[in-house]
Amino acid sequence: MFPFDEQAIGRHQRGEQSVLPTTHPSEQSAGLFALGAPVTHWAVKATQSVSYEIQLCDDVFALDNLTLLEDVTPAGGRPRRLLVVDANVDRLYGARIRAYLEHHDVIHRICVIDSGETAKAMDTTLRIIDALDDFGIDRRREPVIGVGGGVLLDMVGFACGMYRRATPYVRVPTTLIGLVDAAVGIKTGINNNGHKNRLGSYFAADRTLLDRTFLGTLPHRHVSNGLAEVLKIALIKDGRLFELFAQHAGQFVTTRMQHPADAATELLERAIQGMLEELQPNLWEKVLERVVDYGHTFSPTLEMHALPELLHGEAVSVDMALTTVLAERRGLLDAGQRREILAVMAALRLPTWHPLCTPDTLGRALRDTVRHRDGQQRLPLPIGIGSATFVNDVTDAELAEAARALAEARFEVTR
Ligand SMILES: NC(=O)c1ccc[n+]([C@@H]2O[C@H](COP(=O)([O-])OP(=O)(O)OC[C@H]3O[C@@H](n4cnc5c(N)ncnc54)[C@H](O)[C@@H]3O)[C@@H](O)[C@H]2O)c1
Ligand SMILES: O=C(CO)[C@@H](O)[C@H](O)[C@H](O)[C@H](O)COP(=O)(O)O
Ligand SMILES: [Zn+2]
Repeated sequence: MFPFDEQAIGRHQRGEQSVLPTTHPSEQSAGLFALGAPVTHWAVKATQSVSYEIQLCDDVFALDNLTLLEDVTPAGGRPRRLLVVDANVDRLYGARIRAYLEHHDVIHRICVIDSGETAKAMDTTLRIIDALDDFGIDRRREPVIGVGGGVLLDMVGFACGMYRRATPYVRVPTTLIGLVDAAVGIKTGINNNGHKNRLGSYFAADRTLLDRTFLGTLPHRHVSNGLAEVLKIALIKDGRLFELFAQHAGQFVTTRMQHPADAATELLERAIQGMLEELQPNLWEKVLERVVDYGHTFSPTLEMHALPELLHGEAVSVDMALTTVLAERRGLLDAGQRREILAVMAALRLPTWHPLCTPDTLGRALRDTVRHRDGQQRLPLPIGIGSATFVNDVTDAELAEAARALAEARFEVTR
């Protein structure tokens, strides 16, 4: 006779998840077992919902801006917060951040970490975890606040996802890649053994506050770097976004997305909207045909092999230039469109070629990506400008031909 758990009945009656012995077939669902019958297996099925907010919030550390502290529970006494802040951001904004926290009487500690792709590793992540230990964070009511670019936010998310198996965190992205991509989804991660984002998790931040004022100090190269991820969205799903690039690419970079103001705002909103349209229905990447993988077939290997020379968005740009030529040679877009795309990349001061684009490296990159995509290439290619298809039959010879054609076109741009 199987032991009967009275508490389980109570939990079940209260609608809590539990696996119950059932006495009537109608109550039996997959995996539950009838009383008395021999038990050979259980199949547990539970769903977890994820919801998080992303909101524009300019000047987040202005003394009169309470958005960041909205999650403070008054009953909890003086709020406590651990902040993890990018070293360059701390140099530029640290005094302001500290003044804000002191003004609002927040007990706080600031863990300052170097970012940049070479710092995106387990040792830096473990430093964040040490800071969580030292601060003595409460498990649920003291969300960690990450302030930095995509590297920092990927590590903060990874650390918080591991700490006590899930410690809430809030993201304040300070780079363009952070604003339009890294702080929009739920992926976290670090590089490991020379592989890009090889260790990571799907762990949503509670909130993301998008403060465009941080772009005012972002080096132009990093503005271009972020615009590569926006160009990705334009090429695979948003022709209007591409029009904005065709009209204003150079100005977006030189003014750090300040001018033309309306076009810059439209671009940011369309980029985030486009990303979320793709991410929300497939947040855990159950389906591996992902148009937002565009530009990320060869770039992970290129980025890691060129480290630290190629920024993430720059490697994505080289990947998109190569696959644009590949698409043209397959008749998916015409020579005029290829010229337009590569001209926008040049106007954005993005590379469209790298010496690492050799048949050997590209072949190796593709094979690693095939493993990442569970055995198939699932390679997004643009159809014209603004939509995409997936292919699984790119050969090494075709790759070599496309790379040769791109190299000959001398689209390399010197910054
Ligand atoms: N999780 C995701 O879904 C996702 C999506 C896209 C990209 N990413 C990751 O994002 C990373 C790239 O992000 P990134 O380009 O922001 O890198 P980053 O975090 O290294 O920041 C770039 C540089 O800008 C500096 N910086 C940051 N904010 C600044 C500011 N306001 N003013 C002046 N300098 C500032 C940083 O110190 C750093 O030197 C890659 O590792 C990529 O894998 C993740
Ligand atoms: O770089 C990232 C995510 O890391 C995004 O810009 C990109 O659109 C996609 O998420 C790609 O799938 C690359 O993601 P990843 O699996 O390499 O982390
Ligand atoms: Zn990316």
